[in-house]
Amino acid sequence: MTFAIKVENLCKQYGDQQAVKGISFTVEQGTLFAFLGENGAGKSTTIEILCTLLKKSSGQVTINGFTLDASNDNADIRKSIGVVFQQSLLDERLTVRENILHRGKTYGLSKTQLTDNYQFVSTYLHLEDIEEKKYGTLSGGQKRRADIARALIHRPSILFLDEPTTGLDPQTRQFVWQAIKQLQLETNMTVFLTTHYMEEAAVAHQVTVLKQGKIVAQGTPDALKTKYAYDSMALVFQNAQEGVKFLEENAISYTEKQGIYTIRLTSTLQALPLLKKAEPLITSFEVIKGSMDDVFLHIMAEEEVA
Ligand SMILES: Nc1ncnc2c1ncn2[C@@H]1O[C@H](COP(=O)(O)OP(=O)(O)OP(=O)(O)O)[C@@H](O)[C@H]1O
Repeated sequence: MTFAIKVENLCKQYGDQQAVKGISFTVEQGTLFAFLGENGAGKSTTIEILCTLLKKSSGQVTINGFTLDASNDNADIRKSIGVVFQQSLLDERLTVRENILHRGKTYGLSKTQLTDNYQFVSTYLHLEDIEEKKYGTLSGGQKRRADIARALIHRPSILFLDEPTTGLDPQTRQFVWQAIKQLQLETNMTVFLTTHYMEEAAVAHQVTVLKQGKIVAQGTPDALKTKYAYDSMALVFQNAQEGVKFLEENAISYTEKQGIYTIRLTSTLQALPLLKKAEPLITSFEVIKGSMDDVFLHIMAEEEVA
């Protein structure tokens, strides 16, 4: 297994406050890694350290085989990564194309490399309709596409994205997210992402959850769902009294809210025999898959970390 990122016992102290408290994790090359946590958990601090923008207090970080070294500018790491932060770095007065080409030149790309790489980013980020527009005149979603394109112009092998879709309307969010996913899958790029949208985390290869500067859960979305979420079925009975009698006779525990009876399942398949039995009594039902939202809420509701 080849690791794109390896973090061991990373700590960051701001004055008296310990924002990151000895975290360790690895990110396999060519995977989508989701880094989750509530506000103030330490996500941005960690991502800024990995991107060489902030000095760590202690711990070991290896990016693309290069060791992060507080005593130099980590140029090898910088060349091998692309970064998109929440605040844009593009020049409002330049067009999207000018901005991106200018960025490419700072990496010393040849004319041919610049043309080829521009073509590459343009295809994935759908720049055709915005490339001649001034960055300052673009909508939020268009800006995001340009920001990501700028981060990719030197064809890095790791892309860091800090909440790439926050603040976008659902349709634009979907569009930007599709572009990220397609890029990751088709080019085998490593994508390190922080997000508050659980449907984005649900398609990651690996999820790590941070709370108060410590890792409180990690695993694949499926493994986390198995541990922290559960499937359920909601039933509406023709006659509530008969419904309750049915549930009690079959020793099925339930909760009830506004005439909807919810049963916890061990898997969605468990719904089938139950539905067969309950069919004459019910007017409607819904089988609900455990989600990453449940995982996140469950982890966050657990008591304070030590
Ligand atoms: N420059 C700084 N000086 C002092 N404290 C800081 C600084 N930057 C962050 N912190 C503190 O460190 C903790 C972690 O902040 P950080 O921004 O890394 O969290 P986050 O998980 O990225 O939150 P969000 O989701 O809101 O972006 C917070 O308590 C924050 O107040």
